[in-house]
Amino acid sequence: MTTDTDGFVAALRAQSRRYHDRHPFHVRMNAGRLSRPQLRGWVANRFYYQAAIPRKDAAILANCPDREVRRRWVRRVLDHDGTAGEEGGIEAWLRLAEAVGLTREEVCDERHLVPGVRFAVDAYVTFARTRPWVEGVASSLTELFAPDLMAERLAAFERCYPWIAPDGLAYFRARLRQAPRDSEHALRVVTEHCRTADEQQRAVAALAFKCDVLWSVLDAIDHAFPD
Ligand SMILES: O=C(O)c1cc(C(=O)O)c2c(n1)C(=O)C(=O)c1cc(C(=O)O)[nH]c1-2
Repeated sequence: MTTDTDGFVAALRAQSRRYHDRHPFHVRMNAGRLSRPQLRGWVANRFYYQAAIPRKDAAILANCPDREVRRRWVRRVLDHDGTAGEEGGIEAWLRLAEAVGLTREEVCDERHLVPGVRFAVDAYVTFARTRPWVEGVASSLTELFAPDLMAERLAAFERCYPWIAPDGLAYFRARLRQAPRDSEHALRVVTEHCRTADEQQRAVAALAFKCDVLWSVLDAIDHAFPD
């Protein structure tokens, strides 16, 4: 039994060492060294992740018996799927796709999707479906690390890839606001529900698993779109 919340939070934050901001593909992206076909390949493949996120969050909702958590968590589904008058993240990602020169059709029909990305993303959805709901929440905590990467990416895109229309970057601007808000809530839920050493270890393992998902996505993209 442990109530060492500070140590637990530190162990979660330490997983930032495995975050995909350090992946060579992201390093080259933010240094302005990706070609147009490589950026298009990344956008088309990441669409599969974006489209899976609300299904992943709906799986967590379905497994969660806590009404308060569900009330807050359902917002994530709507942030991506949109509502009347609010386009949502999936639509914003499709606009990014158009801004880099892809058609909606070629993104939605998955013709550019590489097998490794499909496997990694499907593994994330399956994790949320099959593991205890708190582990699903813990696996979303990569978003603790996302805002720095997102801010760096926005600056890099504006500086290094001026051929991408600024309107196409609206997705990242929205995430700068949503990710800190969402991860703060997820961290509160995880620290409230994971009290024993075993529960805390499983939450850290869930976050490590998610870092591996994101890393595998980039490995597969990197391999499929070489220099
Ligand atoms: O581009 C990125 O680097 C990045 C990373 C992550 C992440 O860290 O999981 C997410 C996103 N983007 C993102 O756009 C997003 O909507 C999102 C949802 C989640 C999640 O696990 O619930 N992660 C992320």
